[in-house]
Amino acid sequence: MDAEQIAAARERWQQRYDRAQKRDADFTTLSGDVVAPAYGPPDDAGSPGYPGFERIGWPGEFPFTRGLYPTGYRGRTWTIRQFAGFGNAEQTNERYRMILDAGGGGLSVAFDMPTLMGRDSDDPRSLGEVGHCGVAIDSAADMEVLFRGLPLADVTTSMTISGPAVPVFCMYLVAAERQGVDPAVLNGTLQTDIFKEYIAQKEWLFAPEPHLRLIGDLMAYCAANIPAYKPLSVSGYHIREAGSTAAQELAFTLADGFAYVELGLSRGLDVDVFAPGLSFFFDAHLDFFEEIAKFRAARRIWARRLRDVYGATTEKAQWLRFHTQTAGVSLTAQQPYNNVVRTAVEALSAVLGGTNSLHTNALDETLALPSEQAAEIALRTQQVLMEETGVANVADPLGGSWYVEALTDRIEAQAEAIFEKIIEMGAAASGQEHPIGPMTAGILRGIENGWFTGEIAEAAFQYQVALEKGDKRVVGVNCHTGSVTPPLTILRVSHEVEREQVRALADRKASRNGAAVTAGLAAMIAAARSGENMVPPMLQAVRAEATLGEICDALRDEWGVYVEPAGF
Ligand SMILES: C[C@H](C(=O)O)C(=O)SCCNC(=O)CCNC(=O)[C@H](O)C(C)(C)COP(=O)(O)OP(=O)(O)OC[C@H]1O[C@@H](n2cnc3c(N)ncnc32)[C@H](O)[C@@H]1OP(=O)(O)O
Repeated sequence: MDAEQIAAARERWQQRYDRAQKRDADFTTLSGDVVAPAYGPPDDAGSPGYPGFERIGWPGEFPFTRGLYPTGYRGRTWTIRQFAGFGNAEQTNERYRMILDAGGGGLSVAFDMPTLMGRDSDDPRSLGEVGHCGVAIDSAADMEVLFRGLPLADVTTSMTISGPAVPVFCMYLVAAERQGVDPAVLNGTLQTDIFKEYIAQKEWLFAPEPHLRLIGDLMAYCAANIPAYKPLSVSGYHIREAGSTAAQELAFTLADGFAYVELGLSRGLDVDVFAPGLSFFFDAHLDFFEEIAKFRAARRIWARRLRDVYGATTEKAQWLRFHTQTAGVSLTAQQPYNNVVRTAVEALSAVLGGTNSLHTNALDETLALPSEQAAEIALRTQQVLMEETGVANVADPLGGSWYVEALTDRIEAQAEAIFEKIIEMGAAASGQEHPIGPMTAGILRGIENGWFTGEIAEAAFQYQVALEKGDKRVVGVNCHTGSVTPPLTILRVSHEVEREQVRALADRKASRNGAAVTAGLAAMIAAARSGENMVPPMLQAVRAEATLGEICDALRDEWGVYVEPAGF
């Protein structure tokens, strides 16, 4: 771009900035100097211009490298969204109140392992796991207690659940109905992303195809009935935590996102209507600049492909909105107080990369679920960044840094090369067009032949070798190991929670209308066979207090379970 074009772009951005709503806040440095809302290259007549500036641009303009909004965080700060859940619905409800009272901006539900696997608390396979890594939810009644006193119309809630995402979503809708809230007004996020389960986290219920069928139904249902709700949070977090590089995290996740776009299109949905319902979830790891570059590249790649390949015409449909969580794997059991520092640095990279929502890990999360005190420090870490450091004053403050721009270009090129590889894998596998789309074909092939897991395992191995050689260093682990830190007091979930949950479930099963449950489940299976949208009959079963295990067992009976092919 020459100086004249840069000046014209600046003028365009300035006009949009002037028209936009801003927070009533102080936008000066600590020394009291006024700062501009965004900075760009010089555009006076004598300046040489900036080749390739159209790839960077101004905040709020295509390809959104510098963020989605002309105002950056001056319009609205990121959402402080702390992932939380343990024990039963009542205990978790209390933690949510603490989070909101302390200034949290949204809720984020962590479910226990039985719930994540679509099993009830009284299932023999659940023994010893109930309420341990998250909250136990067996039926709509638990969901009602989880959100008691928390107005679902006003607070955005994320639910981290993927295998049984749709029945859990139905329980959330029923909890809203029981609060007297019209589900159509709900705003929140459901994780749902099943591809990353096969690629990294390994919590699926069935083979990919029936999961995609359910996800397609969910996308169609939300696009038609709950316009603000985001039914998919396409997740790189688990891929990174399994050991991938930053470029793999970015590329595998965006490829998964493109496959969901193909799914929506294959169902005849309008991309401008359903694409705003796709959001993303990334890891913020320790390499500060690489992470910032990853977030900036993510927005640029997504906007380009959505416009140029999938035909999205509105800004909202081209936007990549994302939540970030600081890297759990970077936390150490040794000298755990240092984790506060790691988390703060990682959170800062997310903010400088323009995250829309953020979870900061607690210092004790490598040992157990966060204690109340550790959860408070984690939340305050975000508030220190937001309120004290001036980072919310200027949009994309690292834009134009030679280093950050070079890293952004590099990670983008690495991701593009991985997309090509995935598409090629799909084409080579079948030799004919896949009914959903070429990216989907490649992902399904890569899952089937273990390519994704192999790539991640190799990256994790290389990092481990570097760590063990001492080329990569971790304070308290392979260097600076002397310490006077006393052991932490950690949160323990009593096994009484499980006994109580099982008792409550037995009472609930005894007092509900069994015929209504049976009819709801039968209607759901009839829809599974006929091809009708499965959300309405599932809702009917959930309203009758069908349990998660009953719904998922009926589906497992219908579709079978999935066993991962062994790979060596
Ligand atoms: C590891 C762990 C595990 O597995 O165990 C996990 O997975 S934990 C996984 C936990 N996952 C999560 O917590 C996922 C969280 N995700 C989300 O909350 C969402 O999907 C999100 C990323 C889109 C963030 O949504 P949000 O509501 O917090 O924030 P948004 O960015 O959408 O902002 C809220 C509204 O404000 C508007 N808004 C925001 N900023 C501005 C601005 N500067 N000027 C004008 N308007 C603005 C937005 O357009 C939106 O309006 P409008 O709505 O009108 O557009």
